Amino acid sequence: MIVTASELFKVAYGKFAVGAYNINNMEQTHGLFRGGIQSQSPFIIQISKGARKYADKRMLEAMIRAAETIYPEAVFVVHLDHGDEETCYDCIDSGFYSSVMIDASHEPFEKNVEITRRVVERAHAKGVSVEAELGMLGGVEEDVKVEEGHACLTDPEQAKEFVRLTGCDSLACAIGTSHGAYKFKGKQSIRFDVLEKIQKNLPGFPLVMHGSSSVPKSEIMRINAAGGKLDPSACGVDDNEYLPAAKLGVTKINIDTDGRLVWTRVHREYFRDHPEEFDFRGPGRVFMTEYANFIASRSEKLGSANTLSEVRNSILELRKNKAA
Ligand SMILES: O=C(CO)COP(=O)(O)O
Ligand SMILES: O=C[C@H](O)COP(=O)(O)O
Ligand SMILES: [Zn+2]
Ligand SMILES: [Zn+2]
Repeated sequence: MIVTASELFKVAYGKFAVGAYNINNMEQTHGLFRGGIQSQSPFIIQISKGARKYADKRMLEAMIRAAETIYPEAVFVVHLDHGDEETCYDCIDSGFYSSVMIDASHEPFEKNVEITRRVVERAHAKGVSVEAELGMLGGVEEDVKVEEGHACLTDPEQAKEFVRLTGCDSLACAIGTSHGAYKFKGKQSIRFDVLEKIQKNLPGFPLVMHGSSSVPKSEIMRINAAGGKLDPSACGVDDNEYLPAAKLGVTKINIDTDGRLVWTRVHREYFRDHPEEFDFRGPGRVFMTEYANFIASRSEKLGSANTLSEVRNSILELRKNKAA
């Protein structure tokens, strides 16, 4: 069942967060759906501009529609990750996406408001949810690289004003995390002090945390032991901080890098251990199982495990009340 982010966040708010995972191919799609069901958790499928180009947007849509019939129990959002205005309109008009992110956070405040406002109008006319962004994460994001020192945390006062002016449904905040495998130096972690202030200014309003991969040391070590050359200083978010963030209003937690690490580890180890092999279905099968297990482990950390029937029933109830 495809649901909007707003529907899902109404059920999740303050209790748990929902994992948002980027998909680019068939193996990730199977793994994600299996992991969601295995852990009895809803999930958010994220499609980036890069993924739409890599796989072709029509291939991604067909694959997800197929997965919907293969795994009828799944409850999920189809979401555009880091969209520009044009891509948002393409997704809204497709009738397939139930949520889009307009990321105009690299623009000055007024321009960000203006662009987001336009997207919200077009999206809401079609019942599509809108995530917007204020503040700038460090690291690489789509084709934009934010240099160290240029990242800026979300201003809690501006956040309130931004939501009021734009009418967006959720807000991606920069609270210390960054995209990719090299997030923190030393002991730094999520800026809970900033998050608390944002929640105080926007009580009940769904917040989104990008750059939330945990980058397990064990994955980095296994990849390197199997021929990889990842910087051993790679470091991510402490996954024990997901649930405390959820209690402070974070309803969506974006995880992409960790899935790439699972893929890389599985394939490197597989070909190291089976040097005679050239059938890609061997590692593909292992990856689907490992990715499903990984997703299930995230559901546990996010607090979304075993919420599936409650989420489905609550959303069906919401829809019934809305129609009445
Ligand atoms: O925020 C993300 C996608 O929008 C992904 O973040 P990671 O790089 O931490 O997985
Ligand atoms: O924030 C970016 C996501 O990790 C998606 O990455 P991508 O643009 O390489 O598909
Ligand atoms: Zn951004
Ligand atoms: Zn992101």
